[in-house]
Amino acid sequence: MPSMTSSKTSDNLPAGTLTVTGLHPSGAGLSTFEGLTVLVPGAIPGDVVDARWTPPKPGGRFGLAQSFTVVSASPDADPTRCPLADACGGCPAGRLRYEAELAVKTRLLLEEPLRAAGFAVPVETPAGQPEGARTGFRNKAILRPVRIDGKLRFGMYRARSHEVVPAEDCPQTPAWMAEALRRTAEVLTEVPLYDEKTGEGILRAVLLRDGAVGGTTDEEPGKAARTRLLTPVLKSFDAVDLQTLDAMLRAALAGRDGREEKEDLRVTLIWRENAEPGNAVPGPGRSWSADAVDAIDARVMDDIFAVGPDTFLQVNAVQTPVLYRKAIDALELTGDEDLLDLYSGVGTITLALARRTKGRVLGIEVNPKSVENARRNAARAGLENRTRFEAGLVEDLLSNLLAEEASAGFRPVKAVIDPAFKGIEASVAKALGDAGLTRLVYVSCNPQTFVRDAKRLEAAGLKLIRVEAVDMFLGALHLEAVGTFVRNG
Ligand SMILES: C[S@@+](CC[C@H](N)C(=O)[O-])C[C@H]1O[C@@H](n2cnc3c(N)ncnc32)[C@H](O)[C@@H]1O
Repeated sequence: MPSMTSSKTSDNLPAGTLTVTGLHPSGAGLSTFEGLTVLVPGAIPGDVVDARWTPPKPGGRFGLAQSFTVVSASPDADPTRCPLADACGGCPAGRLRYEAELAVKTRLLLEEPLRAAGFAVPVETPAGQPEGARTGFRNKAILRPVRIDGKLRFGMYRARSHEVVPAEDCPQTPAWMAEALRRTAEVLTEVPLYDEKTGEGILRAVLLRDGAVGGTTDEEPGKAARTRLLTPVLKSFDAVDLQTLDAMLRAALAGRDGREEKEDLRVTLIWRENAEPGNAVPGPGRSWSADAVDAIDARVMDDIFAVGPDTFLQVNAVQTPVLYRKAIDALELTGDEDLLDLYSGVGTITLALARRTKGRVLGIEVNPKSVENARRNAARAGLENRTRFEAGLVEDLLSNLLAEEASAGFRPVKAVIDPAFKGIEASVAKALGDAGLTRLVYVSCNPQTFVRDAKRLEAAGLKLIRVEAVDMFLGALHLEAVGTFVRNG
């Protein structure tokens, strides 16, 4: 249904009734008004809204709704999904029924870009995260401080803004995180909040991790497993009495700070100093922990991984094994191949592969701390003799390492690659084509770079035969793709 009415508002902005028919990759609802595409952030397909919008900027294509009221809500809306959905910008698709969200994401993020690039591979709508496991599944949360009525709270950015809206009770994170944030707010209440614009202030963010979501970690005899991490990020350690704050926060997290009996949340505290501009969390800088720990334990499938505030780890603990199993199944292992795991992080996929082959697995990862942890993890799993982890850029190391390892009899025939958002360099696609692989599985978090890289891999002799999707980010316009490539001919 097209637009129905047209007028100008008192602020002279065009206004009218819009029917939202799709989603833009930014997460905004898409509608058309007299031939003009108008983005309506916060609206979902099927909504009919009264909106006022700013016209396209010179050279731009889209009008942008500045405000809207819902005339009739989408039949695909699920108002029960998240109590924070209207305010918090974390989940632009979080107002949709989950099944509708999956269908929209599959079409928008994978089917259409692949078809537009000339790939004829079918993409199935993923089964999605099982009902009953759609809350408390995220193992990581990053929240920013905000003062509301004089009280310190923690939250997320409102959609398309840097205004922080309280979100301690995000349904996607485990309940202890909300309680830990409340106790942290009480202890840090006097610490001045950092202002991104001026660079003034001290408290920048809090990062939380839970290595036990989706599984349990073994406890070493006589020593409780550390699975919960809280990292307050400060602009400067010297601007506060860090030892005193640390002692107070530990006591609060352990439930030992008042007359009232409280649960011991068993949280490991690692502080981070980050004086850089920008809003990266935890961002660069030194860490400090009173008992000199730098990581917690996280279980992923059969192994335990040391992860710190900076280490990459898939955040959806329920879907990560689903994703990894799809990638492993797509390799069609015979059980004795040498393998590559590129962009290997702390070695989660590497160790899963090493458990399924008698051959050796080579992992390459740029973050030296992750590589150090990967080696630690392999040793803990007894797999250090069949894995090798090298720190550096894949584009710098791959060809030389393959040549070096070939002289030691290492002949990888299959590879998993799981690059970051920016995908792989053209030189890596070429090197993979030249490496004599029979099969390559590309795990991608960014459909745009996946499509670009798929073309490069095809030019290098590896043909895309299948794309599967796994939903790792409920409510977000994001799908993880698992692409299988085989040697042409
Ligand atoms: C999406 S993560 C995947 C990590 C791991 N496979 C997992 O599932 O946890 C991508 C990883 O690639 C690393 N990385 C990014 N660019 C890289 C590059 N050019 N060379 C090597 N590693 C890189 C990042 O540090 C990150 O650990």
